[in-house]
Amino acid sequence: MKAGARIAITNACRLLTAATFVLSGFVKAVDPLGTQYKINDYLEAWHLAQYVPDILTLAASVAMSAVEFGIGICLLFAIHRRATSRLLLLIMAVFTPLTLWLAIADPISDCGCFGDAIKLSNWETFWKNVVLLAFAVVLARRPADMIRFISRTNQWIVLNYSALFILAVSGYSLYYLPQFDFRPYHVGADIRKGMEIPPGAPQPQFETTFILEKGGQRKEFTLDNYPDSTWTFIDSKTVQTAEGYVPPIHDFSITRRDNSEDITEQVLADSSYTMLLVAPYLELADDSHLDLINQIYEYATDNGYPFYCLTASTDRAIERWRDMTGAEYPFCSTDATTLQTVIRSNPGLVLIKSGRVIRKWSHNRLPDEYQLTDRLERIELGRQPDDTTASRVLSIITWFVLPLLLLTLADRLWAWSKFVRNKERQTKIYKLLKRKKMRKKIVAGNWKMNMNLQDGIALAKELNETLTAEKPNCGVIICTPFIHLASIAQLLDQDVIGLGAENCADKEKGAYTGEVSAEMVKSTGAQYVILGHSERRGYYGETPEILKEKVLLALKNGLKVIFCIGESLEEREANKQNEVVKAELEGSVFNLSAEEFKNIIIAYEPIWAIGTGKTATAEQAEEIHAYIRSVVAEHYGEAVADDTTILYGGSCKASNAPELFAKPDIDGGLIGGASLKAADFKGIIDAWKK
Ligand SMILES: O=C[C@H](O)COP(=O)(O)O
Repeated sequence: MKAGARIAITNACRLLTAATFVLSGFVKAVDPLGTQYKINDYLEAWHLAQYVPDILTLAASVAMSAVEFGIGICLLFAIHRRATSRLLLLIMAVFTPLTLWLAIADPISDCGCFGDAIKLSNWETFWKNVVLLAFAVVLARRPADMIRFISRTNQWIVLNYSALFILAVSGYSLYYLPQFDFRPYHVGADIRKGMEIPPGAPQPQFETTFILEKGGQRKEFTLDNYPDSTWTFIDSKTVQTAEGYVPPIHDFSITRRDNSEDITEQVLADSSYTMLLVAPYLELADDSHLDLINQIYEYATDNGYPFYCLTASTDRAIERWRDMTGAEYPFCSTDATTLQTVIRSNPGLVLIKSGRVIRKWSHNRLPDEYQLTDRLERIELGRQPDDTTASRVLSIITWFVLPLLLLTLADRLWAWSKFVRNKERQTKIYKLLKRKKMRKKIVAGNWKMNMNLQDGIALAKELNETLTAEKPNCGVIICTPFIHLASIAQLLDQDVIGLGAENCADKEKGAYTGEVSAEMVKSTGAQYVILGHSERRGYYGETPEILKEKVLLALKNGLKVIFCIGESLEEREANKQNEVVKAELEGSVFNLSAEEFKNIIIAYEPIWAIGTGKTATAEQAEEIHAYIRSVVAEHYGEAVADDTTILYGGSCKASNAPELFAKPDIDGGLIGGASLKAADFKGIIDAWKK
């Protein structure tokens, strides 16, 4: 299968599963008590109900909705893709066989996976789970194909916000009432209509079988083939062959406890208001608002509104309630499950008029004297509340969907700009590295005033042997005192190791006692000369003008120049390093033509790092190398700048060379102390192999 199709299928599975889990988690969170009742149904089916306390089943209900919602959100945003898909597979692997058992054994009629919002039969639930299991297998096989809607750094915001949201939904529903009421007793519902069986609705079908006997032989008959009177009737069996239409409300009845009168019709037909205090089990009812309940009863009596307490409690429990609360209102019997369906609060108050549910209040939000200021006909409480389902959906969108949507948009924008920035950076680095690849890389040693002739020759020999045996990945130069040059030139393989002097005179020839001219250097067999070293500038007063002359003479005599520049510590501290190096270049080499300049190798050596053990960091060095190259580019153009080798010098060692040389504008090093031992010098040369 093509990658595109595979990714599309994985993401379709992921989004469908996410939608299912978000919906099932949300509808459960909206009605934690309903989910708890369903858990109790399961426990009863398994004969375990008496072992599990209510608080545990309630906690399980809240946890279950949060986990389902969380998995849905994780799938939706592709958060922790591997872990989420594995957890999903585990859940589906457990629940699919469980729902198969439910479908076959049928211990309860509705599994409750979507609360009261969507009712599925047990077989429908099983097939739904088979599909989800198949999706879970797809996701677990290819979790990385799920496209992220949020970057990893911001996933925690989505997770925590979603967790807070879903727990807040559960908390609100428990404390007050479910924000969305999917039951047949919702506000606005006409109870009598809910009880109606529409004309033509299917009736339940029964079949009766008769067992009769004749001459010692027993046989079964139906009404269709009922035999003559010679047969003797023995027994009959009646079985239901088809279910009839069951109205949404089929077990609502109100029977007075005092006289056993069924007042259902009377209550539902009353065109005025009736207040129903609903308390499925008075022994379990919350008793923190008893005074308020009595006040509401007084209000009802004063205004002529019937007030009943509907309960499934025993007479004893009713008596206890009366004693405890001083209740004077009449008590009526109604089925406990029905009462739990009417309102998710024990006790809760329901206001009905002409059989229609006008309002519902949990015991935590009962109306008080400040609200019940007049007859219900004249105050807002007597009308259905204005907040519609649409307005409640809107508030969910405002508080949950919108913030996450904005976060996702901001995150995607940020990720996109980061991607673009990275791409630009990578392109820049790639270009720099490509250019660097084409430049000559050099490691040059500057022996300074070290080594007598014999030691110098020995070192040069050792280096020559080592580097001819194992070819270096860069150009290698050793710059020695004048006295070594001629001898070393003889023994070096100059295809592998170049030879250079550390200085030359600023005069061509003549009566300059003690000086060595560029021509003399060249005549030894050397090809390079170091000029402008900070030690020459500092100790021997070499000015830019003198250096300019030396450079010209060196080039004239066919020598390549390693031209040193670099700032002092004070200049670095004053942030003048760029100014200093630019002035040094302008003062001594920028007078050259572009063609001549090709024979210049620049060595940047911060004076504060020379022989001090203090190296410039790779970043510091790269920054100024890039600047030097830009200055060369300004003067000679990009092409010349790209070809100019710029070395770093100053406490460069085998340990820091790889990091320095990895920078795009650092093309090697000019090495002092570490060039005096073959192994140390080789260690730096080998940095180009890393
Ligand atoms: O020419 C070489 C530089 O002065 C660096 O010397 P160094 O490596 O001993 O710090």
